[in-house]
Amino acid sequence: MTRSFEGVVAYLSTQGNGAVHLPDGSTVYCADTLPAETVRLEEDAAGHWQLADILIPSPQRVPPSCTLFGDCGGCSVQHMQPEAIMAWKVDLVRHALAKAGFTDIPVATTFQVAPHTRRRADLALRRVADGLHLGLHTRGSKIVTDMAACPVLHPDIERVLPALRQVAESLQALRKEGSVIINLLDSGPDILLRTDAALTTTDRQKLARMAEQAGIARISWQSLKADTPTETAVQTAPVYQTIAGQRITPPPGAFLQATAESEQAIQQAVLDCLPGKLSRRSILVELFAGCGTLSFPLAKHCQVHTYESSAPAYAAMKAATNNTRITPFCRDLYRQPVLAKDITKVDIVVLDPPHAGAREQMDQIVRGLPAWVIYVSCNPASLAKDAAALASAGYSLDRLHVIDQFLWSTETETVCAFKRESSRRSRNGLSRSGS
Ligand SMILES: C[S@@+](CC[C@H](N)C(=O)[O-])C[C@H]1O[C@@H](n2cnc3c(N)ncnc32)[C@H](O)[C@@H]1O
Repeated sequence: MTRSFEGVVAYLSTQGNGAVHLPDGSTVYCADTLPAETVRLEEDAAGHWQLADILIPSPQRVPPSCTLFGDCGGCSVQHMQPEAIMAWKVDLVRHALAKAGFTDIPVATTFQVAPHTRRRADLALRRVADGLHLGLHTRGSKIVTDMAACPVLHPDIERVLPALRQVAESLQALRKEGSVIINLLDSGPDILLRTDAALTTTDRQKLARMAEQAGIARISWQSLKADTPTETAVQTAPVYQTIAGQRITPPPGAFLQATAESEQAIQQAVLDCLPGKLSRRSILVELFAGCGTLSFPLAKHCQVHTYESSAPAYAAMKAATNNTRITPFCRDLYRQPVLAKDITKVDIVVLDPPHAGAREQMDQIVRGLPAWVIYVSCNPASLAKDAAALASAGYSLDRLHVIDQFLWSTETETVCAFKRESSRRSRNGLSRSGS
């Protein structure tokens, strides 16, 4: 006979799954449930407990906006009210910071993006028996969930999908699989196509026709094999993006913050974290700078020395730094972190590392002891580790902003200002005005 168990969801895990404690002390994590819901679990033939029914739903439960919710791996919490999602993400950040040793921190601001605003889509392409699948991977699987529409994506990206699907299906370069990044820039959608075989002349002609008809300024191509250069397959018009008044040409597939609105919220949060009394000659070191999303706004307040490992991103920023106070460097900070002896010379370090965090660089930061460390994080788990190093070095947490820029996902963006008052005095005596 099948065993069943009725219980209450205790909390939502970092992966967005509801935790149900069993009488034997073990915990079952159930997707698509919410805290405080009463659920019924059943044990399957393999002895695994599965969600069978939601007996008492949470008042925070809402109907998902997308028919693919549950299959598509892009969204985890579309069944939860947006306000509740924001509160959950703030809790995840607080929990991560508490693990690092920082407690009772008020949140200065929160920001949550709206549906239909995502301006960067990274989609998989897979040939299947009856055609082509274009979309995100199915939850917990390598299968691609085919999608024609997505309530997360900006309509200008959605509009490109039918033409993209049609042309991708006909490409000889797409034998079995590929991927496509669509970046919505000020100049319109910018496409980077990756395939498992090289483009033929006919493929290039088809892409050129599509670019012309769909009003796409540039389509670039790259082999799916790791570390191969990108090539321009077709360019019909200039490609550009404006950051704090500077026009840059991002490289194909460039990193972009998820939406224009969240980019602005992150920029504002970083500026809010700056101490007062900055002079235009003050030097700030910015690590993991990308194409300059933070560098150009920061350079309105002080001199900025930027470090970034991607040569194309570095080149895109460098080409736009005339008449700014930015000095860019191209450097792999995991292999060659900026050393403590150089960090000692500046008062402020801003860093925005990838998902894995910045362990090698943190070792140097906590030896260089700048007065301020402004940390932009997309992953509370790596933030917890890097912030623990700052706590051990005597930093306090001065400011915290939480940004939910990946709607309905488990991702959370955080901007934190850490400050250290003792041992090394700030040469400029920098403090936040009023603090
Ligand atoms: C989260 S993005 C932030 C970019 C930029 N701050 C922005 O807002 O657009 C992280 C950046 O770190 C860069 N990066 C990744 N690994 C790196 C490394 N080992 N050394 C230096 N930069 C790296 C990536 O190329 C990317 O531009």
